Amino acid sequence: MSMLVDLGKGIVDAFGKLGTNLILDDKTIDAVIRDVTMALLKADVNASYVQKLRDEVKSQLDPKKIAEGANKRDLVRQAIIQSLIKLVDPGIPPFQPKKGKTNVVMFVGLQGSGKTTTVAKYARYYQRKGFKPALICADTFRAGAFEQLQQNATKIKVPFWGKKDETDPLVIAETGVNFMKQEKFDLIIVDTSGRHKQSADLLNEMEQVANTIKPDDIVLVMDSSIGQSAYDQAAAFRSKVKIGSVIITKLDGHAKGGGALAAVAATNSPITFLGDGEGFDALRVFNPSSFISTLIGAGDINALVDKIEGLNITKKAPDMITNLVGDKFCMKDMRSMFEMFEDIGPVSQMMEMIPGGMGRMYENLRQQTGGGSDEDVAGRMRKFVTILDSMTPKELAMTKPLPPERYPRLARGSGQPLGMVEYLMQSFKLFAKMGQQMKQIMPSGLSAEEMMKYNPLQNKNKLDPRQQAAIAKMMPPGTLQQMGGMSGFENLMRKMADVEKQKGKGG
Ligand SMILES: Nc1nc2c(ncn2[C@@H]2O[C@H](COP(=O)(O)OP(=O)(O)OP(=O)(O)O)[C@@H](O)[C@H]2O)c(=O)[nH]1
Repeated sequence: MSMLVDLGKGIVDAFGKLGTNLILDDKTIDAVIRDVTMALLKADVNASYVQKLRDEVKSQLDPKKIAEGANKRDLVRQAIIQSLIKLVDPGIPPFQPKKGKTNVVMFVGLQGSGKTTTVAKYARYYQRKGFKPALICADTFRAGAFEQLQQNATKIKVPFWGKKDETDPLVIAETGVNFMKQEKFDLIIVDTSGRHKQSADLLNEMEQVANTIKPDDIVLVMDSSIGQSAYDQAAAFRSKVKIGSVIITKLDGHAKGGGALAAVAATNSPITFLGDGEGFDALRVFNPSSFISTLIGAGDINALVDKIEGLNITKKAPDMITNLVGDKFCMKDMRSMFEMFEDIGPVSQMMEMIPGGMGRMYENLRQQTGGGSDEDVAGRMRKFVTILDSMTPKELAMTKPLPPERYPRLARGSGQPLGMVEYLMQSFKLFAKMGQQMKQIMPSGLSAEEMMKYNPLQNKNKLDPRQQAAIAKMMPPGTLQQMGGMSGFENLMRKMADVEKQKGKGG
């Protein structure tokens, strides 16, 4: 879903504006809604639709409706996410072919939308589910359409009907459907002509075919790259026949894609599948809420990768990472680490960027180092830095916690309670331990720069057992389980690797 990454990122950036202040004022909320709106418009989502979304979010955030003490920040996020889901979900259950019954499904769409390819994908999908599909080529307009469908049908081993010399699509559709019914095929799929533009001819022909074969479902196939005009095109099809489902194709391309999503609004029919490749298996079941969460998740990962790159850690603290992994982590490195945390920004914002279980891992880490609100965590880090600043150069170079007899002096020198000094030493041990586990995950001999960029799943698909063991040790108890086990963790790493690869390509 490469093309929608920008949209996801735009939304995540907008969420970032929600900030962490205790008070969330209307001006901030307006700015966030405006940014989400801009991101949608940039992705070619129809303007009237964006306006609707905006009104809806605002009405959900009506102060009269908000319970006292509710977390407004969460409410804003939730309201926006719910409205995005609504954008792609008309709330109508899609047609599902039923086994043991004859199901006739007619495919319509513009020429080049990917209709013929999608017909084959669809047949294969249901063939795998135990249906007996058959294909009918009622496209009498495009030269070569017959051969193309025939080739596809042969490849996926699905019976095929068509007549090369017959010019009347009504005749083909009718005889074809009747023949396949007699032969007891339970999923009869009819491919109809696509035309260059929305022509009255095409639409009339389509209407006649539909009236003749009376399909159980009419599927509109739309190319994701058609942008703003998607809405009008879908509406034109809808004005002639009852579109029951929409399939959006070529989501693997570089188009903005948001326009095609608005087809839902124009036809008031659910999107059932997404096509994301030329192969016959490149068809994915569409689910509105998981689509939106993936969209935002992809944006999150992108933002996270950006953020880490922007930190410039290897320039600011060239030895910190190499020392951490190389048994040489010292007090001074710990100070650099706190500075890095400060650059990263509030803990909760960082957590929101890390999808799913990874956010929980960060939360656990926060609990381990004392927990509390963003302000608590930031305040504690500032105190740690004050203590570190009262150390002598010799102490700063130490790679072990300082001996307890020095604690009172550090407490006095920094104006912090003794407990805080003890706490700092505990945290130091935790960091040093983490470094040892990181060492198990990475190959040896990497430069700091390479370590920062290192993703164990950049060039392979699975972690090796040693890496798995190290990650299991590094995670607080229970966390890995929450992330969906090792495979959940691998999944996240793979997504990050994808984002990095794409960035490498410059797009
Ligand atoms: N990358 C990518 N290409 C696709 C996808 N779906 C279809 N295509 C390609 O798009 C091109 C056009 O697809 P067709 O299936 O021939 O288009 P059509 O809409 O049936 O065209 P007509 O029969 O003229 O109406 C072909 O090269 C397909 O391989 C997809 O999801 N991703």
